[in-house]
Amino acid sequence: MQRAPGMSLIRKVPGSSLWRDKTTLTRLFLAWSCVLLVTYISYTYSPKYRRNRVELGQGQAPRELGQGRVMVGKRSVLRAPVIHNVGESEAVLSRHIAHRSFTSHEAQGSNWSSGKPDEATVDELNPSPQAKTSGSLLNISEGREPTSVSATGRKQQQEWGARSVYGNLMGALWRRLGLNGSRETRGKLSQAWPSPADLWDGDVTDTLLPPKQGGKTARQTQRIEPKHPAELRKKNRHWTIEYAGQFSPALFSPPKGEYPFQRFPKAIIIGVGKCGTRALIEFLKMSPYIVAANSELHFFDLDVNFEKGHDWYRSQMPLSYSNQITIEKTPMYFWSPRAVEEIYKLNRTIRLIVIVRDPVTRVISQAVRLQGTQSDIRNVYLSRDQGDPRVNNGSRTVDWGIYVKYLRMWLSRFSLSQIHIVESSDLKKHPVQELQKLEKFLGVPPTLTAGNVFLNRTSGLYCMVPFFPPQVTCLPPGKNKVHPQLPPRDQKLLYDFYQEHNERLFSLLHRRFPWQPAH
Ligand SMILES: Nc1ncnc2c1ncn2[C@@H]1O[C@H](COP(=O)(O)OS(=O)(=O)O)[C@@H](OP(=O)(O)O)[C@H]1O
Repeated sequence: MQRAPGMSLIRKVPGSSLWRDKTTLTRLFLAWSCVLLVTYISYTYSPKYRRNRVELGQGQAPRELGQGRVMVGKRSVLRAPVIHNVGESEAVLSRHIAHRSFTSHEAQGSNWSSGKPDEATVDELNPSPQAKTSGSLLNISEGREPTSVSATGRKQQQEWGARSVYGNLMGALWRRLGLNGSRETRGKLSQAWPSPADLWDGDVTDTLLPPKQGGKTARQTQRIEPKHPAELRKKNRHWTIEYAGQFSPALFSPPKGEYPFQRFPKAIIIGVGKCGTRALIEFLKMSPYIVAANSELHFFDLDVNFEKGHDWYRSQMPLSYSNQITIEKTPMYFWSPRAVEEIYKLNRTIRLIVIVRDPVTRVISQAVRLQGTQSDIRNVYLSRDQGDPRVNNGSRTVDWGIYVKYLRMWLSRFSLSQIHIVESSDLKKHPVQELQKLEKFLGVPPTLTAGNVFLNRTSGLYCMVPFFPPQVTCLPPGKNKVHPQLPPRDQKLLYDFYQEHNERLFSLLHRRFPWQPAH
């Protein structure tokens, strides 16, 4: 069609004047894009923002949140040491974490977000008296939004208010457009950075603070070769994380986009030694929601370990996701007054698991391990100083069977509802029922069923059938020693000795156990 001279090249669009001219529309679009781009760059790379921003990364401990901006879920709302508390009544930053300062430089080198940093931080708590009274802390209890902010916190909020609102708006916009920085980075990193299984290697916290390379963090450029699960298994690490991806999604799946890291235990098997603590923890570990330290850590009872500090303690824990709970077992804690105090200081809402056994059988079990022969065994529990033999109540092995005495010590700090008692023969005979009760007590989804145990008719003990790898796994035979037949007189002496203490225990627990001599 011939265009008349002077006719505009722009096609006239009927209706609003804004839409009439395509050029105006293009200009507007370009200008808006520029604004968005500049905003995005300033939002993401602003030195002030980055300096103050601490996101918790894969396996990374919130070493010093006090000066950082903490990501709570998708929001980066507060800059004070905010811990979003899940399950605990208090959320405060411990001195032992704070003393290892986390510089802004380090923070920048690790500013990629774990899926749920708010939950991830929960375990890092150690309410020290100092931390509790310091005015800059914000306590958030379970499921609640921040309600009170200290003077410092408020000032920081004011200072940050505009940025937060603005940041949140922009963040929401970018997310909607699928351009969200951290999510995008997360997506890329999940391909380039090690899978959870790879993290078994070495000290997780340190490997996750890689040196800078050419302005980019090593994290963004370095590729760690995946390791074959068999190779990882050789390292004797717990496989729950290693195989986390192998569980049927109906059974367990790690929270999306989240990377695991080491957390303080949320539950501890504190005892009682020689009552089946190893069997108990091994059974519990079958739940994909429970991860456990591999060995007895003896952190709270032994000076040599306690002096290594809480960082060391946490570094002994396996990696976990926020929907898993970490447990540890050290039977010596049951008899340790310091363990009571220190565990209370670490987490006063921790769950404690105690497995008890007929104290006479327990004493023999320990004596067998100490001495090995029947004649020697008698020296462990009998005193023949004057006249007739009697139970040696000065012996630690004997004393440790007075459960009520030690349980009262724990009850001076913890409530009975925090302590779950398992009776050893119940675990031996009905492991599934006991495990299901424990899953309930620990608040993890019920997954363990009769399919997870297998009766070994030779030993008379149940073995484990984990979900993955689904192989029958039994405890080493050394864990089930044959006890020598006790002379009836010794047996009577021991039962008489413990009877009074057992009765006190039963009335404390409102529960009786069938502990009596075998006929
Ligand atoms: N499934 C199951 N249920 C309950 N008890 C079991 C189970 N398997 C082993 N055992 C018995 O546990 C005893 C060892 O206890 P611990 O594992 O607590 O010992 S230790 O304190 O860790 O050394 C040890 O007792 P003794 O054989 O009498 O020494 C085991 O027989």
